[in-house]
Amino acid sequence: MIFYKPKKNSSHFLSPIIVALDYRDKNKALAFVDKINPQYCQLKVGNEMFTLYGPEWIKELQKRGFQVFLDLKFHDIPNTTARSVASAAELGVWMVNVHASGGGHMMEAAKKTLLPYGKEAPLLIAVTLLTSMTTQDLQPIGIYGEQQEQVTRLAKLSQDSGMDGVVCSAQEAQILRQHCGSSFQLVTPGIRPLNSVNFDQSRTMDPKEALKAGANYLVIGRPITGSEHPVQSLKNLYTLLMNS
Ligand SMILES: O=c1ccn([C@@H]2O[C@H](COP(=O)(O)O)[C@@H](O)[C@H]2O)c(=O)[nH]1
Repeated sequence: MIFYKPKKNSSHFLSPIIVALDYRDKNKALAFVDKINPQYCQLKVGNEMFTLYGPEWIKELQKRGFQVFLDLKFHDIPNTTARSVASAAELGVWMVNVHASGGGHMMEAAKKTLLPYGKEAPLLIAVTLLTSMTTQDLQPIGIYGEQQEQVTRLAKLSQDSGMDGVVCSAQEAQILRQHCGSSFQLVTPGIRPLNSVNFDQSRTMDPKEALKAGANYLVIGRPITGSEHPVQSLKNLYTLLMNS
């Protein structure tokens, strides 16, 4: 299996797995985190846990040696977004994101605010089209065209605006590799191993197929955290990917 090499903080190998830590109960999250090793995955903190537990939660995970993806999907005027991204950088997170639909000026401002952090800056990633959405969801929000066109358009805008990569579905990884090259980071939620439930995800892909298609990182939540044996599910997935 060819892994697209992580771009930043990558003097050592990083697992391609990012576990979405979407727990309401911090102790339940810790019960999982304390049984795994940063070798297996990075951890993603989203709106739910950050709203409940704030920056202290990030520190608790970092203290345990994990790289943290702060998935707050900033989407605001350029000044506010830039200041939010700088606040994320102050937390020492590994990856942070904004919505590409906030536009070029917003993304450029976010990029600029990270310049003083140099090599310590988090990877700055833009969300193209949420993996829960399909072409049918686009027309009601005034976008006429196919999902893949929209994702490609926003990915190119993100790259031109200085983003390190995008959040997209693994279904778009192959086409984005053609448009954006090999060093652009593709972070792909909607990962569904065989026989797992889609829940609210629409644009899904199997983990091995996702890496083959060109994804750098596989974001996976409920198929691991909601499984009967989350730690074993993570280890099985890691082993599967490493031995492919
Ligand atoms: O387009 C997007 C952007 C972010 N997400 C987040 O990824 C995880 C996926 O969790 P699953 O349980 O594996 O569905 C979740 O935290 C989302 O907020 C996404 O799914 N799609």
